[in-house]
Amino acid sequence: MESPADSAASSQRRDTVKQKIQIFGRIKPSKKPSAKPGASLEFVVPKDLADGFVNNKKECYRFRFQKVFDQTVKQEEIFQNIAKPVADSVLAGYNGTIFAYGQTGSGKTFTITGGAERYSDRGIIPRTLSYLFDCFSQDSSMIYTTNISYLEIYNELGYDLLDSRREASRLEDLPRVSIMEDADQNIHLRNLSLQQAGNEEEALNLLFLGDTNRMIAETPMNQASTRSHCVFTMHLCRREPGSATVRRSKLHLVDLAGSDRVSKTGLYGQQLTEAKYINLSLHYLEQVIIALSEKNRSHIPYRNSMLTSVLRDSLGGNCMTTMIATMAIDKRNVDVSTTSTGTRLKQSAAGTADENGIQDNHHSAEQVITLKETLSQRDNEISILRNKNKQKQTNPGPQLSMGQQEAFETFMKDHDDHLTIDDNKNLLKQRSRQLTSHNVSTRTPSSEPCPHVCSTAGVTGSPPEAEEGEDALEETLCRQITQEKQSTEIEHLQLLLEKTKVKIQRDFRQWWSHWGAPHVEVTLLIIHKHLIIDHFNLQFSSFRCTRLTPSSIPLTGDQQTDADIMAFIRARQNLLHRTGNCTWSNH
Ligand SMILES: Nc1ncnc2c1ncn2[C@@H]1O[C@H](COP(=O)(O)OP(=O)(O)OP(=O)(O)O)[C@@H](O)[C@H]1O
Repeated sequence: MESPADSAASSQRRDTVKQKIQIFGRIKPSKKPSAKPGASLEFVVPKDLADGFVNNKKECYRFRFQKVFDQTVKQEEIFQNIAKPVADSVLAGYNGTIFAYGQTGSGKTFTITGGAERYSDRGIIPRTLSYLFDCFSQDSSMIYTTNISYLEIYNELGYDLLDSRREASRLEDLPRVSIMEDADQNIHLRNLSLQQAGNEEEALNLLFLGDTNRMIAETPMNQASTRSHCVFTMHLCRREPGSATVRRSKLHLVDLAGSDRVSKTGLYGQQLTEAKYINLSLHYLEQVIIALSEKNRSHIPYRNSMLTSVLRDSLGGNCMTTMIATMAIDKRNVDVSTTSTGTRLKQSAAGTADENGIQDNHHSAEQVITLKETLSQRDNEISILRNKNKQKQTNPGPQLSMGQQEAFETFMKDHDDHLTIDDNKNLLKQRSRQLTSHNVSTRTPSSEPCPHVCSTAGVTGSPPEAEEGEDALEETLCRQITQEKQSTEIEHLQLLLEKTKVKIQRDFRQWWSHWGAPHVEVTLLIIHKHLIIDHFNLQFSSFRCTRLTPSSIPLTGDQQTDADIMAFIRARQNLLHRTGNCTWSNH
């Protein structure tokens, strides 16, 4: 007999299978007046005189979308309209994919991951995680397990962004992911780690770990890692208590590389190679979606690119596939190709599909897996991990020369007081306390601040006396929540500093080869999102770094205003940290 959960799932399933590919447009805010929201978008691209006297270029382009979100749209609205329906279908047991497609700088990362300035700028990934974990906690009839993987594809090579066992300072340091196909044509991604997330916080930590790796392991030519596709995947398993049957579904959230046209960008060398790989893989993605929409099409060209191979079981068919075409509308940036790709996909999905949506790709339906199969999969995973370990032992990673290693170790040892993680942790704890008191005291309704809240030791202070009543209890709860959030922040910062250390090592080596000379005084700034988070004056009197002049560290100094510090913490709370940069400079 069908349980209520199953009947809800199957009714959702009936709705889901009728789904066609959804194509939405999103316009990035600009100084120009906002376009009106609707289902179509019209571009007028004036003929450029520089193109010559005879110019037959089209001037007016009109494109149709499911819906176009104008410049004023909020992230929450994007989540509700675009991501929530896909998340619901994943809960019902279907695979789903959301990808952001658009020119460099048009807002793909902002849409998928979010912006770093405000908490409300959280993008689709953090909001979807929050929504799904809420749903799990409300459904006591099922046991849910969530695993997360985060893959970066650069020039057709895959890299695992969630490997925390080694410190990556270059893309090549990350484990290389390769595709394997079994006899049943199922795709397996070798070396891509699946990390279990027991709750929203753990899942966000994984997102943060991946984003940090993404930023630190820069692509050879780019600072901002914008030239690769990033696929964040949630693998859901659900099972009734006591049952051996596990139901699996996946949600891919994909931040595609910028769709800039090679001819327009005037690139050469490595950048040209990157651009060609990007354009080719986007072209293959489009081809797969169009092929899926054609009735009686026997061959779908998944194998042409790594991206389509990875998304193979989550595109079209019973899967819910949604594309967001992001657009920056100013003359310089008008990207007719983004909109025309969107329209082409929409037409092919809508025009030729039958009422069941585009052709079933035979991988999309809910997968039911027995415990036995799960165990054999685990065996495979274990043997892959064993191989990985073996490889790791035989490949200890890049080495410093003996002199450089010695200099670096002395430097780290001498300055441990300032550079150790624990120290920074204490530093941050101290700041957190101050901030907590600042935060909570500014929102205390009564003019008399609560002694527990405003005390600098308040974060870990004792509970309020009974007579302080409900207000005090509420304040204590607020404080506890803030404290929990801040401990997460501290862990994030620890991770960031760990990564930064590796970067320091690399930069130190480079710097030393250029500037290493007797009696040099240098300043080391550790900069994170344009904020100086650490700051040292170092003096070298020989090859070794023999003297350190500790300087004021802005976070503990009183030069910074509360607003600065708040901005600093808020930037972290967003969980979208970009890498810490180290700057070495001569005095
Ligand atoms: N809707 C928006 N509202 C506010 N700021 C935005 C919006 N979209 C993008 N931005 C800002 O524009 C800048 C570029 O956006 P983003 O990095 O998301 O572009 P992108 O398309 O991912 O670029 P790339 O291809 O280089 O990765 C960022 O500073 C981002 O915060």
